[in-house]
Amino acid sequence: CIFMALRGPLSRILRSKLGKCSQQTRAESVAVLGAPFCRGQKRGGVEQGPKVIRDAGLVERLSSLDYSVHDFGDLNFPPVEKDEPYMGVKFPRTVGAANKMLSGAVSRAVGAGHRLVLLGGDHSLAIGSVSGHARQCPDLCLIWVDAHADINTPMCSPSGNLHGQPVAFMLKELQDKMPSIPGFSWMKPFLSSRDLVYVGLRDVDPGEHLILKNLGIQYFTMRDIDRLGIQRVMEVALDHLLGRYPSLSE
Ligand SMILES: NC(=[NH2+])NCCC[C@H](N)C(=O)O
Repeated sequence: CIFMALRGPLSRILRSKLGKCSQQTRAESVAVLGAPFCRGQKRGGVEQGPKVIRDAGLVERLSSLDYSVHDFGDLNFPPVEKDEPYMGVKFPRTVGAANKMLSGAVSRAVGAGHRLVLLGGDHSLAIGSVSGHARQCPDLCLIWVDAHADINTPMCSPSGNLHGQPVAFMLKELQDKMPSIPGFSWMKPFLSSRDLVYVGLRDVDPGEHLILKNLGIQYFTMRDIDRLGIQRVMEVALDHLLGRYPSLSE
């Protein structure tokens, strides 16, 4: 998902789309937040992401691009005892509690005026990172750049892994398909299907495909990118999202 200010050709596209409102596309202040977490899927390793990415020089690189960088360190997720699967969903309480904490931390950082760079961690963390933004930005829209749609509901998930389900928790239109999962009572859906565009899909499950079609969600596959080019894809994606608000799309 893209939360950072867009740079280069993409930022030019965005600027031309936004016209007068574009003065703010450059983030002044970037918050870096680590979420060392892997329980959204079955393998260990991704919890080392924040350390590895920092060691590779992220903060220095961002600073050299003239951002003022505030590193908020890593969240510390307390272990959850006895976290049995629920309706096939694995580690529900652990993932729910981590995302609740993350959502609060993201909301505070965004509310303090920072542009957030979240270092994961597996993709179940999108529940907390996107919901934290939504708490501060009621008109939030989401460009999900990924091979996976990650929109399985617990009922149609082939794996039970929550990293394949975060978008299903966000969408208002899927609310009646979502059972109450332990650990997620804090989470209310906040996004409409028209607020979402996928870019780069390559590996979509049958249940996910049905959801994309039924809800009319805008998406671009890797083949679309090969065919149209990423510039055109981003233009259409942004047109779609900005078209939600006619006053901005002129
Ligand atoms: N963020 C990811 N790596 N997602 C992979 C999801 C794989 C598969 N669609 C599932 O639901 O389990």
